[in-house]
Amino acid sequence: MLELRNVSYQPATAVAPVLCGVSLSLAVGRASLVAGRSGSGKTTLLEVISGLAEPSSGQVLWEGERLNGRQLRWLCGLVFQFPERHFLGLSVGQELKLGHRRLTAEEAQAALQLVGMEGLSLQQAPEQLSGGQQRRLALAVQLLRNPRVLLLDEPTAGLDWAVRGEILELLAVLSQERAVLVVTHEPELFGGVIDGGWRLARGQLEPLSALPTMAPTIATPQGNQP
Ligand SMILES: Nc1ncnc2c1ncn2[C@@H]1O[C@H](COP(=O)(O)OP(=O)(O)OP(=O)(O)O)[C@@H](O)[C@H]1O
Repeated sequence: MLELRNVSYQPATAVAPVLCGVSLSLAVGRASLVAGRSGSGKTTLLEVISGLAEPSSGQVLWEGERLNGRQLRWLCGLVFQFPERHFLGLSVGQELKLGHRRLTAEEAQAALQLVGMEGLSLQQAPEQLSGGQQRRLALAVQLLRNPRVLLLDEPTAGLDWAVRGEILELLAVLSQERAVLVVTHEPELFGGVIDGGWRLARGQLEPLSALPTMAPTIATPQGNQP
C-alpha cells in the first residue's frame, strides 16, 4: 500500500502551495482515480507520488515505511500525458531498450504482449504508430521496470472512443497486480473500471462517493439526430 499523509507541496517558483495537506492510500490490486479541472494540481500530485518532486511537508510511505525521492522513483512508473512527446528511441525496439540495454527481442516482444501489441515490429518508428499504440508503447516501457505503483496522467486524452475503450480494458488488467492511479479531468469515462477515488480542488482531496457516469447514449440512425 502506498500512502500519502498530510502532504503539501509548493514549487519554489509558485506563489502558493499546489497541494495542501493531501492524504490518500493506493492498494495493490486496485485502480483509483483523482479527478480535477485543468490546473488543479493533478500532474503535480503524480510528480510528488513518483518522487520527481519533493513534498514541502508530510510523508509518502510504502508498506508503512517512509521513502525518499530515489526510492519512490524506483517504486513508481509514471506515464505522462501525451507520452509520445517524450519518446527518445528511433524505433520501438530502441524505446523499449532505454534503461534495459540487454533486453532481448523475446523480452521486448513479451513487454509488447503485456499491452496487447504482440508481433509489432521492433524496427517500426514510434511516431508512425497510432495514438493508442503510442500510449501502449509508453506503458510497455514502464511495465518493463515492473513498478508496484503505476501512475497514469490523463491516459485517455486525445484518443478516439474505440481506442479509449481499449485503454480502459488494459487498465483493468494492469491493476490486478499493481496499485494504479489515474488522474483525469473526465472521470465519467472510467466508471466500471475504477472503483473510486477523489476530487482535487484548491489543493485538497475530497473522496468521490461514486464515480460520475456517462449519460446513456441511444443509437439513432444517421440523419435522425436532433
Ligand atoms: N514548478 C512550478 N512552478 C510554478 N507553478 C507551478 C509549478 N508546477 C505546477 N505549478 C502550478 O500548479 C498548478 C497545477 O498544475 P498541474 O500541471 O499540476 O495541474 P493539472 O491539474 O495537471 O493541469 P492539466 O490538467 O491542465 O494538466 C498550476 O497552476 C501550475 O501553474
